[in-house]
Amino acid sequence: MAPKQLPILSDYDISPVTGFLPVEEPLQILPDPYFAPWEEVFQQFNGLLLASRLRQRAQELPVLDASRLKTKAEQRRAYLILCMLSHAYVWGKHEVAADVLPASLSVPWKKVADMLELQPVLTHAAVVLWNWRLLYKDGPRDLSNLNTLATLSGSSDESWFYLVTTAIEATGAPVLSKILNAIQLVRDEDTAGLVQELHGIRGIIEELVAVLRRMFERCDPYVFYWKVRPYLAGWENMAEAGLPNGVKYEGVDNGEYKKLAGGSAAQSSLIHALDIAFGVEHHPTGFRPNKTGESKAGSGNTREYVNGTSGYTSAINGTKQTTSSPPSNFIQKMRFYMPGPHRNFLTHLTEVANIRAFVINKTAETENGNRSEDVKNLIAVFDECVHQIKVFRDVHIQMVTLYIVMQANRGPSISHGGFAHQPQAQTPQPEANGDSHTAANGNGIEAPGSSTKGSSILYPQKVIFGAPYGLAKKQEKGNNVVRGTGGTDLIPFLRQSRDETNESKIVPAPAFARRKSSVGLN
Ligand code: HEM
Repeated sequence: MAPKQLPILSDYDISPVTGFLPVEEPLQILPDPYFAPWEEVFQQFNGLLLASRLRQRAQELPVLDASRLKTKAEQRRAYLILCMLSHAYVWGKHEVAADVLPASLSVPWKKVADMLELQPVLTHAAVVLWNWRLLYKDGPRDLSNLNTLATLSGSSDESWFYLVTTAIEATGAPVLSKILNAIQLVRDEDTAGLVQELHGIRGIIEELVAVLRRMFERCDPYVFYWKVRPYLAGWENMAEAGLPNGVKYEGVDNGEYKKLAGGSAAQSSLIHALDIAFGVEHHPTGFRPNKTGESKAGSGNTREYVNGTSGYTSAINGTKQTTSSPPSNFIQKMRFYMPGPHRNFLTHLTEVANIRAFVINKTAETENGNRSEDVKNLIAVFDECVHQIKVFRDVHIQMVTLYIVMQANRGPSISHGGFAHQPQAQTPQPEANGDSHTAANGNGIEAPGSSTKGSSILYPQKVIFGAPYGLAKKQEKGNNVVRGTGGTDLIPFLRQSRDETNESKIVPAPAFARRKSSVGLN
């Protein structure tokens, strides 16, 4: 049977030059005057939010018909506006979280999200892919020439946070064609050509790491944690922040409550594409393929667990559990929050990815000492590519430690941290959630203003919740659970993701890792 055709980037709304970013700059205003009411509120929504007047103003908006948005560019602009207005509406400024979104926001938001095959919640696509402009039209798409269209906090730190990520998308764009070339070279059995292509890919991933490190330059961790991140939150697992049922979208799906995760660069299709290309597999936190079920060299992407009925073990709450099938993983779940065409591209890429399997086969064939220089070079450069993805994740863990964990431990410099406490009557119980895991090192993260370990460190509004002015909600004694988005335990989740990357090397020798790694974590 002929192998499946390789994906054509343009079929999936992807450019060989700009990658997942649109080729044209995102619109700065909707051209149809019909949408002027949205643009007017959007123009001053930071001020309205600060004055606690955004909710009233949003309720007064007419319910506009999103089907009048003609082009993709218009739909993306509308989606950005509605994401920002809706998240500002729900989380408020020193206001109790609102669990009902008025029809003026919810109806068009759902409609435009459907048009883009996205969810009606703030996503990486909204704030990173479609939220930038060039300072000089003929200049590069890098940090010397980018600005944002909007921020939730009105701060330059938030702009920088988005722009570093936009610049990563731009820097990584050429890698997509190179991955497809590499897959074709495998099909052609052209080892020397593949080695060359992989060298190019390695160089691009190194550049991604360099851009990622620039986050520290102009995004202040305090501002990020206390002023920006709370607004990026969605309404899944948000009981402790006052949204036990999620958010009710008035006039949508019979007004049912929806629980949706918030924005995260874990929704970046670029990083998913790299994982797929190099056969990096992720498992739910605490779940690892067990020894007897070690991967077989199949496609290099779909590992089989030979011990089918007892293939996965986990250590949830310290108790070993065995399941027969891989439970869904947070990273995989994030595809639900990508634009449809990008998500479909990743599915297609998974079906054709063959690089890792090829390298594994070449390694096995030449195990008896007859390894050619080409094969030696192939193994080395493949592992260098994977190593750079691992270094990316090392730096990212460092970043999360500074921007989230350390800020949560220090607490806000004003006791309420910008959040109102929920009225006692609304006090919900933490959601029973099979996803929550015990912190691997046993260290619950100290909640700000509290002597009680265990509150969520991801979203300050959860930490502040339930007690007036800075006293964190008490948790059960001895409960060391630290939950993040999707119920995952933050640092163990990220470390596992990094370790799974390292394990995808053909020769995951620690000596190699130590020699190459430039960040000393763990
Ligand atoms: C201040 C900077 C950043 C912080 C505080 C941060 C925080 C986080 C957090 C808390 C998670 C866990 C999942 C979630 O709750 O969303 C996560 C996951 C992730 N983030 Fe970031 N992030 C930052 C910057 C970036 C950037 C610039 C990228 C580049 C694309 C990125 C890519 C990812 C990816 C791919 C994941 C999924 C986990 C993995 O693949 O290892 N992050 N990030």
